[in-house]
Amino acid sequence: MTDASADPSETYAYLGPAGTFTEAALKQVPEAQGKTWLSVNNVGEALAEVVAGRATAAMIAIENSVEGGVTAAQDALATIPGLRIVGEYLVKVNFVLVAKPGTKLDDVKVVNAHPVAYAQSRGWLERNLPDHGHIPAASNVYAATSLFDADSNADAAVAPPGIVDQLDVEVLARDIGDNPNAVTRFVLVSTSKAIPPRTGADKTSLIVELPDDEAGSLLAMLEQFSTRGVNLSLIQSRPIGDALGRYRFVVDLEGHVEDERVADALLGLRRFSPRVLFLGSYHRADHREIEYHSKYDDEIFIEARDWLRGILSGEPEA
Ligand SMILES: O=C(O)C(=O)C[C@]1(C(=O)O)C=C[C@@H](O)C=C1
Repeated sequence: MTDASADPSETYAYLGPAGTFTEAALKQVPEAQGKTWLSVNNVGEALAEVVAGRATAAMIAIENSVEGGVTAAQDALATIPGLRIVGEYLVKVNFVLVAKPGTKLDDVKVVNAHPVAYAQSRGWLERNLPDHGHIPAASNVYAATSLFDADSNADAAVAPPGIVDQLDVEVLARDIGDNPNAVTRFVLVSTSKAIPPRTGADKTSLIVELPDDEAGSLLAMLEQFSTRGVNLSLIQSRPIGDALGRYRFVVDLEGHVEDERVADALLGLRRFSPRVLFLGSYHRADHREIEYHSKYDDEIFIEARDWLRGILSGEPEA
């Protein structure tokens, strides 16, 4: 769904419709409040709006504490050129099973659910509805709204608890998520090359490809981080897609590209990797200050560089 009248400098695309967890993430972005919000049907559409310049930024789910990386989002960021992550947001997720009024749990044979939501409530569904079928939905809210479609084959939907304020549905079961502490991580994506300022509580996202058929190249990649005291918060392999056995790595690391230890690790990576895609440095949603050993302080890297510069320029050694 696109709104041709939306002002491009003021538009934020998100997986809708209103009531999704993605919308809850967008509510956390101060600069998006009072602007045009564009509800779209999937991550690809949200990013396409940004690339085409019809949206300033898109909010997309990127990782879930139960299900792991949202692969559609990771693959889109790896393949669509020119995108940058400019912010990170966390939303606690939990789910209810809803149906049209009058439906009993025993009547439920087919369940509508977004694939990521389905994966997070699979345990409950298998225990309580062992024979159910699953119809994938574009979002958690669409899962519930489509129960009312004339051609719908589903009897119930997995949806956010707030759905009861939007639709005339009955809650058949609450808290059906398999993990009561489930959290989804969202990122705000734009084409702006301006890197958000370093705060000391930052994260950097990369896509890294490794040289073909070279023993130890994965270890060599990890060494770039470990020898500079850079901690990784996510590493996931994704197929490049052009041939069997070819993978790229999605990497999130603790720190900002302006941190000397991070910049040095990126230079190390760039020297041996055929492709390093910088997806952005941005403030961590949990605001946690990055801890690292003082031997990786900026000053240590700067002193070492000055020392070498001195040698090259013929200065007497101290
Ligand atoms: O934003 C929503 O409500 C969605 O339907 C999307 C989405 C996702 O893509 O991961 C968001 C959070 C939940 O983890 C499950 C689904």
